[in-house]
Amino acid sequence: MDELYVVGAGGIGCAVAYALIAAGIAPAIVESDPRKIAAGAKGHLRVAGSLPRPARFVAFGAWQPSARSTILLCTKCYDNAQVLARVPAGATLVPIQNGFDPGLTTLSHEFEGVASFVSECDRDRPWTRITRPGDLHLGRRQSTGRRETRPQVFDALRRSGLFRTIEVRDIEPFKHAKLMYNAAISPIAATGGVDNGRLLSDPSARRLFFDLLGENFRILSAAGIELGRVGPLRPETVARILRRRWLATAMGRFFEPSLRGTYCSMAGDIERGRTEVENYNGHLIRLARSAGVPCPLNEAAFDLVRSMTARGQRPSTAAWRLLAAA
Ligand SMILES: NC(=O)C1=CN([C@@H]2O[C@H](COP(=O)(O)OP(=O)(O)OC[C@H]3O[C@@H](n4cnc5c(N)ncnc54)[C@H](OP(=O)(O)O)[C@@H]3O)[C@@H](O)[C@H]2O)C=CC1
Ligand SMILES: CC(C)(CO)C(=O)C(=O)O
Repeated sequence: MDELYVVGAGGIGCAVAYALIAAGIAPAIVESDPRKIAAGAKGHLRVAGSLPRPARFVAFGAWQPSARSTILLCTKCYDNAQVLARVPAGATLVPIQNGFDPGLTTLSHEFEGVASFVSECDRDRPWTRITRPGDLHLGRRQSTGRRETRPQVFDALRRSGLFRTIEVRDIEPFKHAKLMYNAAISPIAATGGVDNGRLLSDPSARRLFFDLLGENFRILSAAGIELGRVGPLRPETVARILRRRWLATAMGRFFEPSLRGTYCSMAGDIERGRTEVENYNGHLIRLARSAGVPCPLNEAAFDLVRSMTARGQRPSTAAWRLLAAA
């Protein structure tokens, strides 16, 4: 295989790189945080519950990919621009990210992935914990109309047992289904400073969560977007359940233990001054406007995250009052 890079040694990048190493392929891990590079060189790459593995780390500043490289892009979307500025024409770029980045879409890269497991990385070292199992969906963006050879690295990911890898014909329905969920979970959990389980156990959070999920489904349907199945239920089934609140609440009790103690990847980003809200709720707002459907909760969530981020405000459940008003 030509040069293979995993860019971003965070929750997703560490899990993906670890899976590749376990499958016998050694990617170079590109990272911008010198603490993570130093800790990785000394203490290996770690996924809690599995053996530490030696890995090769490259500082982003020294990274020079060639046109023959395959690059698994595992940073947050807000860091895409600086990474893309280094990617030469001809390299195979496979983003594994939540949300939609207009800057990335114009590159018309053909392959993409989306993770539905939850992986929480230490801030200063490449040690992660998979706190909720799930899948990695990989596939083509059929909308590009291109037909390049599928990256060989997909086979290695499928061989690894760290998470289940599912290859699909068209990745976009899966990315949009994931957006329906993460654009509901992240703004509520991150502004409230709570774990994902609270969205099902706390009545005020649950009401907001169900309302936002419902609005997200209505926007995606009105925009005529096909949705895949991410997780145990099809999005259409989730929407039907949400229309019967007593049933949604009862099923929420069943799902809550699997979300308890899991974080959302937006957690901490508000205080650090940058979030992916533009790529989540911002994208849904743009779709809603072009489809002519109202999106009051997405607008409120977007404004809340943006204003808290601009002020570096500490998350608090009091912030939800603004969402409840919407
Ligand atoms: N974590 C999860 O459970 C899930 C995450 N996702 C999605 O996956 C994507 C990645 O998220 P996640 O893994 O959580 O992110 P993290 O914040 O955990 O990790 C991103 C890493 O990339 C580093 N980075 C930033 N800029 C660069 C650069 N130019 N070159 C190399 N490394 C860089 C960051 O360093 P620094 O911190 O110093 O900026 C950080 O170490 C996001 O789109 C997220 O929404 C999807 C499903 C679940
Ligand atoms: C866990 C979940 C669904 C929450 O938004 C996620 O994808 C993330 O944290 O990035």
